[in-house]
Amino acid sequence: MLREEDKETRKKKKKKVFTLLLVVDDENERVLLGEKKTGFGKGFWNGFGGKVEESDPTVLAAALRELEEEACIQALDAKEVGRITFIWIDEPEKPPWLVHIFRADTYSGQERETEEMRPQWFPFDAIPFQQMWADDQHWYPLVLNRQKRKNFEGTFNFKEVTTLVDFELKEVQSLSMQ
Ligand SMILES: COc1nc(N)nc2c1ncn2[C@H]1C[C@H](O)[C@@H](COP(=O)(O)OP(=O)(O)OP(=O)(O)O)O1
Repeated sequence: MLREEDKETRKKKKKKVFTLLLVVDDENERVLLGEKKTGFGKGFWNGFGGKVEESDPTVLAAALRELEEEACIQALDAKEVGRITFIWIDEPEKPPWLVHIFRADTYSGQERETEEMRPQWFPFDAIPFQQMWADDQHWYPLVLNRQKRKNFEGTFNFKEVTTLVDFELKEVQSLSMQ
């Protein structure tokens, strides 16, 4: 277990940056997820996303690129709604991961299975959290219920790759500078 001061030190280390985008159909109360077919998180349902590459002009551009690569659709109104830091507490050499979370309500194109992801719509009340990363059940409600229009920031500490040890999560008016 990391002591509080160690957690603070780890949080300040240079982070590896990722995106994660959820496509939401509010009218039909459903969200588009993809079953990851390869690599990190294989077998889990997740939003669409990946590493921010040096060639991506912005983090938003990276999020749109990943959605198109993984589900073959183009988000038209993606907006960043949250930022989560993942810390791998039993892997001291591994940098924290900063994941920028986006929500999109409209898109063009037709979602299609790709080499990386198998897309499927899930009703808000039937999201398969038992086959998802353990953090998701804590912050998905903040993305899906946007009535308060607040953003969120959090830190989730994992060990043995998939075991959630503890976390902090808060709603914020605006996302902090990173
Ligand atoms: C640890 O908990 C996590 N929870 C959730 N919901 N999502 C996570 C977690 N850890 C990572 N992720 C997300 C962040 C990214 O969207 C993907 C991982 O990206 P990936 O490794 O697939 O990145 P790519 O650039 O696509 O990689 P390759 O080109 O090497 O396939 O998971």
